[in-house]
Amino acid sequence: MHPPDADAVLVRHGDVGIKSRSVQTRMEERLAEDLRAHLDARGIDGRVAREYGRLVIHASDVEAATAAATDTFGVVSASPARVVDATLDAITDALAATAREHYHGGTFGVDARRAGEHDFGSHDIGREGGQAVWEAVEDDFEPEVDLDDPDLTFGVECRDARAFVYLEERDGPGGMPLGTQEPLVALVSGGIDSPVAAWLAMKRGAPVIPVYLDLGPYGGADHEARAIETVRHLAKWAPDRDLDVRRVSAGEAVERLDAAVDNTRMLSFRRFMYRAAERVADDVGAVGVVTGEAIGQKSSQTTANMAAVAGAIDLPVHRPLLSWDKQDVITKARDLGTYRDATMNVGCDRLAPAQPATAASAERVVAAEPDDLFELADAAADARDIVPVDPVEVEA
Ligand SMILES: Nc1ncnc2c1ncn2[C@@H]1O[C@H](COP(=O)(O)OP(=O)(O)OP(=O)(O)O)[C@@H](O)[C@H]1O
Repeated sequence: MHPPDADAVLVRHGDVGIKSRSVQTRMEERLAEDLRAHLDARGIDGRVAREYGRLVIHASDVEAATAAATDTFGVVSASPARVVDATLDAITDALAATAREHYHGGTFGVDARRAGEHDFGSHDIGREGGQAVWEAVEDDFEPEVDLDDPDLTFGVECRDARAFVYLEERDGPGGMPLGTQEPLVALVSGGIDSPVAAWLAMKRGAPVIPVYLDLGPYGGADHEARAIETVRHLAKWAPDRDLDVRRVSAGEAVERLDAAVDNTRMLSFRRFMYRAAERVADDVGAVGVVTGEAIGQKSSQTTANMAAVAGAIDLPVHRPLLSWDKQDVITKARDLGTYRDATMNVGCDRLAPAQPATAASAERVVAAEPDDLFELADAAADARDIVPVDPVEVEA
């Protein structure tokens, strides 16, 4: 829903606003670039400008441009809006026209904000704007004002020489503009958690380079296909980024671990995985590794076992889902479109020993594993190939 003759999208950010002025400017420029990339990827004609202390997209298809904005990291909300001169006459005219088109009875309110030099205040906008709405519809309806919880809210944001009139504030993902952090390698399996973890890292501004470990006979085509499919959904959020999957063959390592290591096998596999990820990270200039691990989710993810594999690599391992409950991860995965039937017994589950250790020590893990585990990981990482990933189509 938008005012007649809407020609812009008012974009609001959140955490960027608490930075110092110079950092904020740099991040807003980044956000503007990201918005342009989303518009381009969807073939939307629009011009992104930093003006009047806000980011504004000037576009004729404001619905499509708003949808692009609310899929952009760093955006807290976006409103398809009509831009008018910052005068009470222009604002009330736009409100009256909007009311004639969109008010169909019920309660209404005018929510006005103002920044800059004007000879009126936000209260004046509220009062005169409310009056204009009332007069525009009173012949056909019995309008009622409710400022606390109206059925229809007329938003006005008056900033310096321009005012934006709108009806909706649509939620974006929040977070920070993508590219305001150094990149991370994301270990993405065919499971539920890792795509959500990767998305959360992206949401905080870190581009990710997806790494998938092909587990050979322990994985299978369906496992890999699922991993690639989830990355296609992530790619939608990062249109100007390389999200091609770096595929590392781990079949040989997995077979050797299966044959040689008993109840600390999964922990040695973790160490192998981290090491391979670190090797890729060093190559692509990433500064950390993201996983979908959460405390207690599996025996390999007890706090004790996380301690046992800590220090396996020099780079930090980021676990955005550390404290999340499974149901919350599933809800988020459904939201992102990355949720798939996870009842399939694939991947690491096939490698797990019957009695996995739940509180191993680092020494015990290292003592039980092949001496050349890290050389194997390095060689596998160096021999990786690339699976090209096309972003999923965005629904119009
Ligand atoms: N085959 C793999 N390729 C890449 N990363 C993997 C792979 N298997 C596991 N991981 C990483 O290790 C984390 C924990 O492993 P776990 O065994 O819990 O994964 P999963 O249950 O198969 O998948 P998910 O955690 O995505 O639901 C994953 O979240 C992922 O980051």
